[in-house]
Amino acid sequence: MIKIRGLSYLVAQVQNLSEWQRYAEDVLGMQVNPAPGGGLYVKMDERPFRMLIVEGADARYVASGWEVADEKAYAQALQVFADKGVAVEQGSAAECGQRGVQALAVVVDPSGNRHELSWGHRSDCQPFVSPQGVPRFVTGDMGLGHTVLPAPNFDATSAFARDVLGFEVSDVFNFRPAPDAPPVRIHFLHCANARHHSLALAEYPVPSGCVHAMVEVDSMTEVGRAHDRMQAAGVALSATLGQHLNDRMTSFYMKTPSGFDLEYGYGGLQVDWNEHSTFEFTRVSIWGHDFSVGRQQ
Ligand SMILES: Cc1ccc(O)c(O)c1CC[C@@H]1C(=O)CC[C@]2(C)C(=O)CC[C@@H]12
Ligand SMILES: [Fe+2]
Repeated sequence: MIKIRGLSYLVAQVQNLSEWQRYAEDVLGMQVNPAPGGGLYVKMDERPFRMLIVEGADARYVASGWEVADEKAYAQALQVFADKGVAVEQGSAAECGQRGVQALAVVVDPSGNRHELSWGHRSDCQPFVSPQGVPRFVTGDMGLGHTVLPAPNFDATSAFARDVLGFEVSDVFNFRPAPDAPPVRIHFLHCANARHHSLALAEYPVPSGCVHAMVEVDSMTEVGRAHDRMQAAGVALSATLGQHLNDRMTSFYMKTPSGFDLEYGYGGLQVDWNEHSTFEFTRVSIWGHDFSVGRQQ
């Protein structure tokens, strides 16, 4: 069984890197440095980067980077891929260097999402110093946050996430886009950490390759300050402030330069999985989170 420790990094693409530089520094309050081999490192904790932004022909999400504990866990993961007949592409030396990992295995799920499994992240443990005075993002053992990926081929993709990658279901939501429309499934999945979900799968296609990624700060004040910076920078709001029912996160959603959304939140549940029972929840949020503001644009 593969035991993923957390969402280590994400890779996104944009036509013009300066857009992401401005967005990361001015809106997210993160640090930006040149990445080895090209692109930008977006830094939000003591690691050199948690988002790798590369230049390319179109704006889109490229990959989710998952980490396992060590070389042994990595070898076990390769064995699982081999046993299950999953095609694996080994990351090149250049790719490993750019991501700062010892080894990289790339697999593609049945909905076409690219997952990069690695061990041994490289770090000089330079402290995070936010250009906007954000004291801290909640990362560490819980990874950078969560990512929600399109899964139009839902059953096969969910099976891949659980039976190959080793995720477990936290809870499930049957979303009704309209009162009389058929529900689409959104399943929330956790790995070997306390974050309520590191991955969610949504049963519909998304052109940018990602529904949203989420980062978490450690105070409500910082969510409000980020909301102010979003407005000042003219970044589009995708959903108003609200609090989710399942993980209790208070957050808002906005566009990124790569075409997917970013959820900026505070106060997500940390779960003891020995005490948890999977459930179906029936409302997106306890309060707020008007997603119609995003669809109007
Ligand atoms: C329902 C929910 C619980 C916890 C989360 O962290 C979270 O992001 C969500 C929302 C999931 C979902 C989305 O991201 C795309 C737009 C969706 C489909 C909606 O319009 C409502 C639910 C939203
Ligand atoms: Fe989310």
